[in-house]
Amino acid sequence: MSTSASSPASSAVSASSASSAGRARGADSPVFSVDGLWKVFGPRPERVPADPELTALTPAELRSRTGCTAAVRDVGFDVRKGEVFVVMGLSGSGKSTLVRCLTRLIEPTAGTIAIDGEDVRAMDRARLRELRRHRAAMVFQHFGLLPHRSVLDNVAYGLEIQGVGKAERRERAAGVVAKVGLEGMEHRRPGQLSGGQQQRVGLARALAVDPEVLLFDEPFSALDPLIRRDMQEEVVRLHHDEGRTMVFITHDLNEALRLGDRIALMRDGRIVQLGTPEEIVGSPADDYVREFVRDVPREQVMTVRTAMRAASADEAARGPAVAPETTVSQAIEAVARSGAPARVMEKGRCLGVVDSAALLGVVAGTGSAARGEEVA
Ligand SMILES: Nc1ncnc2c1ncn2[C@@H]1O[C@H](COP(=O)(O)OP(=O)(O)OP(=O)(O)O)[C@@H](O)[C@H]1O
Repeated sequence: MSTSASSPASSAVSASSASSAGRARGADSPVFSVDGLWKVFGPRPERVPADPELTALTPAELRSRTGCTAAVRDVGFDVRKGEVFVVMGLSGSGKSTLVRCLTRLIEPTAGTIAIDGEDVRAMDRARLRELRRHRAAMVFQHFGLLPHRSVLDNVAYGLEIQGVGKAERRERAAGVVAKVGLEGMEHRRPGQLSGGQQQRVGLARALAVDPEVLLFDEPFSALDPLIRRDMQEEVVRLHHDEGRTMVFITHDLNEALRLGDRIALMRDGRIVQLGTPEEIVGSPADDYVREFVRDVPREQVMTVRTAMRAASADEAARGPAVAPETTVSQAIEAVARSGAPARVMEKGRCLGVVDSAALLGVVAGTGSAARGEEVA
């Protein structure tokens, strides 16, 4: 049995701007399905997950008793079709190991992994190659570009490996180059590009093979903040346009909140909380998560769906209308402008109202909204 943390309120709305595309396309069938996953480094690793005495040890005790490091400890989750699934945690928490296990770039020690219902651990080498080339493409922090090839040929490289003919792969590559904003640079070499532009080439190369899911391993952490922001917006835009499933590793909370439909927060190889940005910020599962999200501007993450209360008949009939996904910060503007509580409207129905007291309660971190309790 997996002990992964799954939030009870997982149907709550994400504050992420990427979430609507995700949900619109998001039939609930998972792309990846992971259960009871372990990755243990060290001597005779398979004994660790199988021995309750060893699994009960702290990471330091386990290391001194066995010489082993459990980089991933009994983790389970689904990645749903069309969502941006963020794996977040401090350095050494197990993010890279976990995501590399999904396509067996690292061999798991125990547990199950399925992609579209197919058992990844049972795949032979040919099937695995196919998985990595066609179905789950990885974008790394170090772009791994070929220095003597042009931008266009770097982007076409994955298609070349797939055996696509030259004319077709150049045409497809040119389309993707334009999509990531590199038009006009097709014939440059990677050395003639900035770091941000090189990362765009890496992204384009992964996109060119049209994979079902894109796996990002801290792709933007080497970029300066402005370019990083640019690239994050690029990812959100791509996600909106294409609804492609993405798994995104980061140690940056703001990046996680900006991009994630759902976030798995890792600590010492375990998922300590899995939920929407709003759930993680509004209802931290424990003190560790609470400390992690302490400085997040709550009003930019929490939505009026969480902050609202039931409306009286009079309130339901007037006042500015806002959608349930509206952030508290946006609603403050609407309420300040009209001077009346805002009605939270969905398909012509008034779900509730938010007044200035409730909105301020979220900002101040007090009241039911601040605790992430939804109105029935
Ligand atoms: N090949 C290996 N052999 C032994 N231990 C390893 C190996 N790879 C990773 N580890 C250990 O596993 C743990 C998780 O590492 P991992 O790289 O997955 O963390 P991470 O969260 O991705 O960190 P970072 O953000 O620094 O990349 C760490 O304690 C690391 O030292």
